[in-house]
Parts: sequence; C-alpha cells; structure tokens
Amino acid sequence: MDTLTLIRPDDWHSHLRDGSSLTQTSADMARYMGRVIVMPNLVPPVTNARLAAEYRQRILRSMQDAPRQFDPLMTLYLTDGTSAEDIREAAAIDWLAAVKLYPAGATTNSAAGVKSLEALYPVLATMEEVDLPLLVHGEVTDAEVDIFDREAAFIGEHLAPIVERFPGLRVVMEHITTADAVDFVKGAGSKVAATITAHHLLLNRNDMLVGGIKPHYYCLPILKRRQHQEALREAATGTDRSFFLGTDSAPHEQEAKESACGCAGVYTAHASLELYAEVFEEMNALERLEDFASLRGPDFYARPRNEDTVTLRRVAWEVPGSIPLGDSRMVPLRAGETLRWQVLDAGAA
Ligand SMILES: NC(=O)N[C@@H](CC(=O)O)C(=O)O
Ligand SMILES: [Zn+2]
Ligand SMILES: [Zn+2]
Repeated sequence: MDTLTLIRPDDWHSHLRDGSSLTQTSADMARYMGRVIVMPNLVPPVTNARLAAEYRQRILRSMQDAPRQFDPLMTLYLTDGTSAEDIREAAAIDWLAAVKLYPAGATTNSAAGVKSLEALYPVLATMEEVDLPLLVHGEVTDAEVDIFDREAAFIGEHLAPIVERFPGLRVVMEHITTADAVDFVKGAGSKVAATITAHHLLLNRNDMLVGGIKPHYYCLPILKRRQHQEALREAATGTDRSFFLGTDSAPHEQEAKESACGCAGVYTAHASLELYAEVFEEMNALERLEDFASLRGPDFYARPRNEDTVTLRRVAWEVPGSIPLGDSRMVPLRAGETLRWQVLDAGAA
C-alpha cells in the first residue's frame, strides 16, 4: 500500500503554548488536523471561559490564513478554586471541550494544579451533570512513589474512585504509558477513554537511556519498559474504540531540554500522522489508522466526524535538525532522520 486516504484526523491533546511560539505550533497543527484540543497549562493557567476565549483568539490570529478546517477546542485548567459556576459557563460554549486535571507538581506548568482531588468532588459532580469531560494527567506526585510507578498508582488511588463515584462523567486518561492504564480503560465502560501519543508508541525507556541519555525523548509520564510500549501498540491498533489519537505534542526550546535539568515534553506536531502511520504499518494495522486518528475521538466526545479527507503517501523525507519556536529553536522528534510517510494532500483551503 503506497497511499492511504482517511477522514481528516483530529488531535485530542496538544500544547500550542502562546505568543510568538504560536506561529510554528498552530501552523504545524493546522496543516492537516481538524479539531485540536488545546491544553491550558500556560503561565498563568487558563482557568475560566474568558481566558479561554482570549487564548483561542490569539491562536486563530497567529495564522494569517487559517485553513477552514482548523478548529481549536479549548480546555479549562482545574484548580482548587474552580467553581460550579465556572463549569456551567464553560459547558454552554461549543468550542470549550473539557476540563483538565493536573495534580499539583506533576508536569510542566502544573504548579497551579489540584492539591486535593477529593475536595473538588462537588465540581466533578457539576461536570457530570452538565456532561463536560474531565481530562487527566494521571500521575501521583508523592515523593516516595517511584517515577515509573506513578501512573499505576494514580489509577488505584484517584482514578478508580472518581470513575466509581461519577459513573456518568466522561473521563479521558491522557497520554497513557502503561499496560495498567490499558487494562483499566478497557474495563471501565463507555464513559472512560484514553489518548495515546506517537512517541509512547514508538519508544520505550531503553531508547531514552541506553547508550547515552536522550533529553528529547524525556516527557511525562516518562517512557516505560518495552512490555508497556507493546501493550500501548496493541491497544492503539486493536478493536477497542476507547483508545484514540492525542499527540501531547509539547514544544520546549532546545536549550531548556539539553540541560543539566532538562524539562519534559516531546514535539511531534511537525509529523504526527506520519509518525503514527509508521507504528500502524509495523503492526500490520494501517487499515485501522483512520478509526484511531479520525473516528473514535469525535465519537467519544459526541462531536460530528470530519467529512473531508487527507492522504498519506509513501514518500521518504528528512525531518529538519531543528525548527523555529518563537525567537528560539526546538528539536522535533526524529530530527535529522528519515520518515517513511508524508501527508501530501491535506485538502486544506
Ligand atoms: N508531556 C510533557 O512531558 N509535557 C507537557 C505537559 C504534559 O502533558 O504533561 C508540557 O506542557 O510540556
Ligand atoms: Zn500531561
Ligand atoms: Zn500534555
């Protein structure tokens, strides 16, 4: 198979950042994605509908000729101060898609995150009532818990109790990295889903650590052992419709990652569908890429599927060694390496 045409995909988890970074990040996303769920972890965070509306305008303005299909869907950052009123206001806005939970200190720009989840149960009850999905960065932050165990611990300590207490709440476990998460989502019923990134499908912790430490593979949740990577590959390419595309593309300046204390995040927006296509091809599952990338996400979010298409072609191309990020540069995944697939016809106007 040398060409693959699929319904236009959407990215259900992405970091576009702000200011001059938007020139690159929005353009990469808009190249062929339809809807893009934009994470709210700016400094300061996007905590209410007004801030989300202003951020959305900055994203749309960052592109001189935004393709017709590009539709940023915004999220609110859940904090200890989020009110039921914030939730009701958000739920009334079509482009406001969900509320994002970051446990305080779990990841990049999460200092404003939630300290006690249980104290926010009344807010979750309102979200359940108005059917506004909860997106979670699923890692505990206790210093005693090993970094490789933090996702599994979060499921048992926090996620399972939430799902049990709020059975009508739609929950997306974002960027899952373990077989534990795959098993939990499979057993949790139709209101619980998960996004899977291209880098967690392509890499495991050996890729990051053997033969020298690779800062551009460092992200959170951290890459796990090979068995977990294989469970993710089976889930993404399998028939369970709870698993769908979310790149977690997370740009950082080159110097911030190539550092004695490098920050977490992998940039994949320059080639997201192409990277997923490599995995699906390796798994002999290219025919299921459309379901994963373009159908399961809108079905879960109860939004219409896109109607137009994009076409991947087997045309080798080299990823640049670095690309602009505002006034600086960043190193995207597979920098300087050759990719097998390319989106040549994105049908964008
Ligand atoms: N994934 C990451 O490693 N980093 C993300 C935050 C996140 O999604 O956890 C970022 O904003 O840089
Ligand atoms: Zn996260
Ligand atoms: Zn993220």
